Amino acid sequence: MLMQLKELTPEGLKTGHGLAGGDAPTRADWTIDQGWHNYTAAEHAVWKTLFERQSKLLPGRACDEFVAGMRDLPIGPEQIPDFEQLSEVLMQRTGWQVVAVPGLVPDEVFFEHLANRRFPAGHFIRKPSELDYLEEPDVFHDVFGHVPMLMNPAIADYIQAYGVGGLRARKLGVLDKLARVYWYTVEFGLVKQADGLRIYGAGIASSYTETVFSLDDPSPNRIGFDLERVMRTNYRIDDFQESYFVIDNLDKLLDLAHIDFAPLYERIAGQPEYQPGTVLPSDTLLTRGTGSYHDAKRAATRPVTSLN
Ligand SMILES: C[C@H](O)[C@H](O)[C@H]1CNc2nc(N)[nH]c(=O)c2N1
Ligand SMILES: N[C@@H](Cc1ccccc1)C(=O)O
Ligand SMILES: [Fe+2]
Repeated sequence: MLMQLKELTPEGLKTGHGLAGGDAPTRADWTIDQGWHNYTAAEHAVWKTLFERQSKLLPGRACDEFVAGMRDLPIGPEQIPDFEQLSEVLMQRTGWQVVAVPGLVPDEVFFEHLANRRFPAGHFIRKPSELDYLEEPDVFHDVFGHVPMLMNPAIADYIQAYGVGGLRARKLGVLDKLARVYWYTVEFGLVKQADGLRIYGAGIASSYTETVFSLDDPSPNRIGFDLERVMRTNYRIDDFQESYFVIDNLDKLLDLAHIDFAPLYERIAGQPEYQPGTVLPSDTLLTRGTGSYHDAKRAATRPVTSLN
């Protein structure tokens, strides 16, 4: 999703967007009013551009559950969705709500929301000049990418359990390990379907270029999901992923939610981490990537040395 994470300071927020996001949070849980009536025609137009581009691409590429979730929600091309209307439908289906936040919120605030089945969504939308660039999650990523999946009972329970697990992992000092599981599932996960690989990760589903790259490009590895392996694998926040991890079906996520991670955290403590593009002999490979995309980038940024 080409996201460059900003530092979480009240100063950072002041440089933020729109009306409601202009000041440091006043509520302890960092929520703000969505301020739906304050969106300008230009902002709705950015939503429309992104929405139309993405909804043409996703049938046959996003998993069936994503497409069904989108169909049943009050989300369309014409307007940035109203979080209250989304929450009404979500609440009936899976007991989730969407709440507005100014952008990235501190980990414990994020986890506390998820543990209570509230999904914090950025209220602002990216600039028209930066359609494929995100400094922090905006309303298109959070709503278009995540909310359809929250209509699915397995994902709904999984993300709540992740919130509970996040609060616990923070206390144990192992948040980096847990965050990789979220990254390689909720954000960048692929799932097998009868007719081939499909997208369920929101970071892919909200990105035009990564939708194509993750499924069709020869460059990335596509590897069967293995929990311990993923917990040890670094990820990229600034470019397409070098490896995607594939689950057999969405219910497999529920197994993960029920596994006690504490013994795993202990077992992998001090063991080496894997780089994003590494392939291990123990991996179940669906595709061995050529690595060409990231290799070309690395070559382009390498300093030119002498000719010998
Ligand atoms: C580890 C954790 O999942 C991650 O860093 C959190 C932090 N705060 C966030 N805040 C928002 N609004 N959205 C997010 O996805 C996250 N992610
Ligand atoms: N089951 C994990 C928490 C978790 C839930 C869902 C997703 C990822 C992790 C634990 O014991 O900490
Ligand atoms: Fe996200």
